[in-house]
Amino acid sequence: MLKLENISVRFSGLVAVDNLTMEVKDKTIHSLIGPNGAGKTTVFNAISGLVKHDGRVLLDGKDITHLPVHKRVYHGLGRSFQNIIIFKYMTVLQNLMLGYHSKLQYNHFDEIVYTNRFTLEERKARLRAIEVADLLGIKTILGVYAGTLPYGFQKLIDVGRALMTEPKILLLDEPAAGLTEKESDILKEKIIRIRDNGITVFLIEHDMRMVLDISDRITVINFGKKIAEGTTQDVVNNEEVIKAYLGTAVTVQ
Ligand SMILES: Nc1ncnc2c1ncn2[C@@H]1O[C@H](COP(=O)(O)OP(=O)(O)OP(=O)(O)O)[C@@H](O)[C@H]1O
Repeated sequence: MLKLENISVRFSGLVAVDNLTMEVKDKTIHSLIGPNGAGKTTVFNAISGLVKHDGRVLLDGKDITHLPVHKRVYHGLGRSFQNIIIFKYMTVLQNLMLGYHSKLQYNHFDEIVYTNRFTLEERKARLRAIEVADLLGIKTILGVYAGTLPYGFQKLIDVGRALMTEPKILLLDEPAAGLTEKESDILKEKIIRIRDNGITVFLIEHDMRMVLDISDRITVINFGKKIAEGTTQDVVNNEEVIKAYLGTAVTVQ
C-alpha cells in the first residue's frame, strides 16, 4: 500500500532520515517508533510532501514522490499532526467539515451566489462528517462547540478531520500525547476501528502500551536509520531496540 524506497532527508549537515526503505501493508496498523529526534516526523513529512528528500514514495503502486501536498491527499493520504489545531468557537461538525476542504468542487463564485454546486458540495461534506463522527463515536456531540470539550475529544476531532477526505492511509503523529490513560484507551479502540473499516494506519507514538496493543507491525528507527522491523514480539526482543529505545525488555501479552 505505502512503499518508501531509499528515503533520505538532509538538513544542512544533519542526516535526519538515512536511506530508509520500508513498506506499510494494506489495512494494517503499522507503527514507527524510535528515540526523540530519530527522524520519525521527518519521515511523515517526506511522505506528505512537506520536505525535500531523495528516494521514492509509492502509494498503491503510484509514484507520488513529486506530487504537491494537496494532490497526495487526492490520492488517498490523510494526516494528523503532532500539535492539534481545533477551532474552539466552531462546532464539532464545522471543525470536521473543514477537513473536506481539499475535496470541495466549488469556487468563490459558487459560494457567494450560493449555486446548486455549492449546496450539493456542502451536503456531501456534511454527510461525510456524520459518517466520520459515527465511526469515531462522536455523533452525539456534533453540535457542541469544540472548545468546551475535554482534550481527548479534541484529539478525536483532529483525527476525524484527517478522515474527512476518505484516505486510504492515515498518518497519525503521536495521537496519544497529552492524553490520560483512559483517553488513550478510548483512542486505541478508535484506531482499531479505523483499521477495521479498511483504512491503513501509519502511527508514530511514544506510548508503548498503545503501540504494543494495537500494532500489526512495527518499524524502529534510530538516527534516521532502520534498526528493526517486524511484529511486536520481534521488536521488543530485539537487542538493538532495547539498547537504543526500550531500555528494558517489554513483555507482550
Ligand atoms: N526543519 C528542520 N530543520 C533542521 N533540522 C530539523 C528540521 N526538522 C527536524 N530536524 C532535525 O531532524 C532530526 C529528526 O527530527 P524529527 O522531528 O523527525 O524526529 P522525531 O523522531 O520525530 O522526534 P520526536 O520523537 O522528538 O518527535 C532532529 O535532529 C531534528 O532536530
